[in-house]
Amino acid sequence: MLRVAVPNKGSLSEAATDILTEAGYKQRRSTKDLALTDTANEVEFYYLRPRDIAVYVGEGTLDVGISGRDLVLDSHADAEVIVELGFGASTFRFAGPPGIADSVKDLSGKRVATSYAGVLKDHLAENGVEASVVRLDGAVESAVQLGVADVIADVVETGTTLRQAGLEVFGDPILRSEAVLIKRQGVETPPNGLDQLVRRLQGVLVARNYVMMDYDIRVEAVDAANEVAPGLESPTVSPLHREGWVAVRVMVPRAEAQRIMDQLWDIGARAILTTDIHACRI
Ligand SMILES: Nc1ncnc2c1ncn2[C@@H]1O[C@H](COP(=O)(O)OP(=O)(O)OP(=O)(O)O)[C@@H](O)[C@H]1O
Ligand SMILES: O=P(O)(O)OC[C@H]1O[C@H](OP(=O)(O)OP(=O)(O)O)[C@H](O)[C@@H]1O
Ligand SMILES: [Mg+2]
Repeated sequence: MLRVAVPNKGSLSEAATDILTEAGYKQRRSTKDLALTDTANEVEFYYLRPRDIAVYVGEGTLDVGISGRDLVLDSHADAEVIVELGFGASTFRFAGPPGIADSVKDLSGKRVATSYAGVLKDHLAENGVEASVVRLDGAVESAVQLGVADVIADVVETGTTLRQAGLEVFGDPILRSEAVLIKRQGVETPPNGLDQLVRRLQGVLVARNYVMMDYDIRVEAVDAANEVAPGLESPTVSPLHREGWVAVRVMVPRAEAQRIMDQLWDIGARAILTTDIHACRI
């Protein structure tokens, strides 16, 4: 059976369970459940802290897992990304009292508090900066006010927590993160069921990110329309009863659907419809 690690708590937990449910896998009923076997799909799910998931997968105890790119890098685990899952996006940034620093280069000799000591130490080393790293479990924003650090390096999503602590970001983002499916580095033969899991997750991502667009257009305008909406591979063009007209069916990115409908209209397309995709295999 394929053994899959899923975040049990925190920012990634609900969205990870949602994407697996959408992909047709059984998920736990209670947040207290530690494991669940989906016998129909021959998958065992283990609910673990996402920071630990990188370690379990890196050591080969579990086949694959969902974690954050930042947590995987922080753990220095032997794990590699197979699928970017498009949720749990965040940036990892420096912040401090206004004016304290403009970039990482200004941090020599300073104390930097973080929950991501691995990522921070790597970044300081890459920039040749010697600073002391204060490792905290959470509520890192309070470290400056409470006097244990001069600046912090932490996950920023909306920036609300930083503002409340009177801190401002400075320097370039250290890292951009999102939820990822990981496997152990260098495993040649994929475990049974992994191909299916990956295809299903990719199917959910396409269904989330694309819509199906149908429209009618005069034959001579099809090439121009295909430039506007080329689809993933090639649009389907079917004859219409009305002489000189065809029906076109094509997938377009959900975020661009309205702009594409306007452009298709301008080149003569009519009866333009978009519909959601529920599931797919590309
Ligand atoms: N607002 C956010 N706060 C924290 N982590 C976030 C946020 N948005 C996305 N993430 C991502 O979620 C992962 C951290 O999840 P994790 O469960 O370890 O911490 P958490 O959500 O802060 O939960 P807790 O504080 O209860 O431990 C990282 O990959 C991080 O980039
Ligand atoms: O930019 P924002 O939208 O404010 O989100 C970022 C904050 O959220 C997380 O904290 P969390 O609530 O997980 O508490 P913690 O610091 O104890 O982990 C993270 O560590 C930041 O502090
Ligand atoms: Mg947290």
